[in-house]
Amino acid sequence: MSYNYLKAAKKIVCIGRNYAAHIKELNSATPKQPFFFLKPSSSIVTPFDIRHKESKILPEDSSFHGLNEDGSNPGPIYIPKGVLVHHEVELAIVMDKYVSNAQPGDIKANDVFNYIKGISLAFDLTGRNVQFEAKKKGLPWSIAKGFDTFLPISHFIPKDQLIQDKENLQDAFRLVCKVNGSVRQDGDSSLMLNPLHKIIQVISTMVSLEPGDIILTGTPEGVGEVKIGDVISGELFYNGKQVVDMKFECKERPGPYEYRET
Ligand SMILES: O=C([O-])CC(=O)C(=O)O
Ligand SMILES: [Mg+2]
Repeated sequence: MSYNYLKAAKKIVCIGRNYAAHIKELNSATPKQPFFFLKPSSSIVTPFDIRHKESKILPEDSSFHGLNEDGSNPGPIYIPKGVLVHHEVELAIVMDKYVSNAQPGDIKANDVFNYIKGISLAFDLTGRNVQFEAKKKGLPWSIAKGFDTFLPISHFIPKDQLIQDKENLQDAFRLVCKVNGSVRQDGDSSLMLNPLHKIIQVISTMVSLEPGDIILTGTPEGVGEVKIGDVISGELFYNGKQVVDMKFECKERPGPYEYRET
């Protein structure tokens, strides 16, 4: 189980509103063009895995102290005081190629395999009340999406493990999120409104993609709250076979922050 890939991510680009049923459940509008936002690499947290017991655990003050030498950053999810934290389980793709200004049609669906190093599973944790206020007032989403530990992410799955379906990666994945053992989200990557090849092409027309960059591809329906004391798990299936099963505990974020209206 390797987390080394996380050290190479110069940016983490997240697509919003990429599944119709999720757009509906939040009463959002379907974007006319794909839109995205960024998450800071300091929001990365990795599952606590006994195979990584040599690694340091996130310090109790919850600020980010950098990734371990092996790329991991095992620890709990920290819920900031007064923040309604929603889980959003998402397929993450990891870029292998530099891509800039790709034209529509330059990247075909069956090219995706050639553009990526591999994949992983992530949660795009969201302070929904913080985001709601930002949407209403036209403020950025950076805080809502970027608190420390708001990017729980799995080990890396290199693309040589995806060879069986390399012509059609789009339909090969199923994502599941459970909270305290109950299924909250269960969606197929085939339901994305903007498919993987279009996501790469469109982002590259505005922001150049570099090897190692991570793209989160949007969440299927079923988002909901995670609270202090909850255990959240994310599972990823490739052609029906489980390739990720990760768990995180939720704790209160220590420190002075408490959500207040801007
Ligand atoms: O916060 C949102 O609803 C937008 C988003 O990240 C997603 O659709 O995955
Ligand atoms: Mg999301």
